[in-house]
Amino acid sequence: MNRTAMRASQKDFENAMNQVKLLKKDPGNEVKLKLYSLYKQATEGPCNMPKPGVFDLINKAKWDAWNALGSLPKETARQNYVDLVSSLSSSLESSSQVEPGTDRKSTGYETLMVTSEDGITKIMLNRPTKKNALNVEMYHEIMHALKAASKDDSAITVLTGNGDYYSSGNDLTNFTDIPPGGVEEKAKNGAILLREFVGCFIDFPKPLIAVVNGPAVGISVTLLGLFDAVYASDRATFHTPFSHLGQSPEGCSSYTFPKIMSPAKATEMLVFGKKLTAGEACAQGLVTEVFPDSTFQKEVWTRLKAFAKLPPNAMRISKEIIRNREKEKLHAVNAEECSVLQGRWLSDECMNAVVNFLSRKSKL
Ligand SMILES: CCCCCCCCCC/C=C/CC(=O)SCCNC(=O)CCNC(=O)[C@H](O)C(C)(C)COP(=O)(O)OP(=O)(O)OC[C@H]1O[C@@H](n2cnc3c(N)ncnc32)[C@H](O)[C@@H]1OP(=O)(O)O
Repeated sequence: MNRTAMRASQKDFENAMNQVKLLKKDPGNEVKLKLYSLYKQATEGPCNMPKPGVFDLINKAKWDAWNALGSLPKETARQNYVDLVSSLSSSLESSSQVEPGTDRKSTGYETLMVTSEDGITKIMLNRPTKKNALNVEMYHEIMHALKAASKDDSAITVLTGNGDYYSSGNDLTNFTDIPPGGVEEKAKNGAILLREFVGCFIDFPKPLIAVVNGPAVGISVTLLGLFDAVYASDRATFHTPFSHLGQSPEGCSSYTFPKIMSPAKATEMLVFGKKLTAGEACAQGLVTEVFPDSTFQKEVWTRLKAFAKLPPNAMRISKEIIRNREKEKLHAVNAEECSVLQGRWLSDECMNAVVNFLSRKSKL
């Protein structure tokens, strides 16, 4: 259908806005700026904001994009927005048709390396230059990889990191690109994403093992409470600087950590941000076993290959009986943590901490 000859109605416009939220793949900053500027032009007309300062990079880019639309009529902007979303949806749909459903191969991922051999599906976080920080795309890809692994013919699934870090946790630049609906909408969408993401770990049906190759921060630590075994290099450290970031615990850690390590030890980690060595984390029960870094990969993979030869159905059923009676509780905890965190993301404490990190004033 040639849409340029048509006029997009308010309903078309609202549908397009909803479609944008459902896009599975990040369309990239350039497209997002275009969407932002067309949205603003369609709803408010020509740019009416004072020009931001040169150091306010994100708002300056947004202002430039909106201002560049000059006196484009609101109706035309609305139509262009609808057309852009429609082209975006179909191009992203057709790319997912190339590698449909759960058959996605390792090469189909931008942020992961996924391989399956010797009865083991290995999901490797693959943003080593960013210390394997989890950006929005990586959250989606991990969910996709877990869903595929739950149905493939491997016996066990392993999560590990590429490079010197296991993961530095949530990518703090996730906070920077604000949608047309503002920070409230961003926080709401973040909470929906987080809930779905953690839910995939709660529901994962096969033995799930973490191979912690180096330091782990934030959500990459809290999730460990949902794994069936955690093997760590003696180079690894475990750190959840939530209070430093004005945030609160996630990954069901407000429930699993006090059970695993006692309420007081959980408080030291989750409230005071105490960093544990691998040995300490093992003594607290968060880590199953620690290996010298020099022999870590060899020893762990030898052990995992032996585990993967065990009868898969027996392992699945045994996991079920160990974990299932907690599942409902874990989903309720997850929902509550996400809702609390949604509020925290809007707090000055959180915003200031993120700005400090991004402007290179602090590391955690
Ligand atoms: C409302 C929005 C919601 C969005 C959706 C989110 C949904 C889920 C949220 C779940 C919440 C989880 C909470 C957490 O995970 S809290 C933990 C967050 N992580 C951190 O605070 C760590 C920050 N990073 C650091 O402190 C340091 O980088 C480091 C890990 C100690 C490593 O220091 P080092 O000196 O060795 O290395 P660099 O700092 O030079 O790092 C190399 C480059 O990598 C970038 N980097 C590293 N970690 C992150 C990160 N977490 N976020 C963004 N970027 C990161 C770093 O900036 C360097 O980049 P550069 O080379 O471009 O400068």
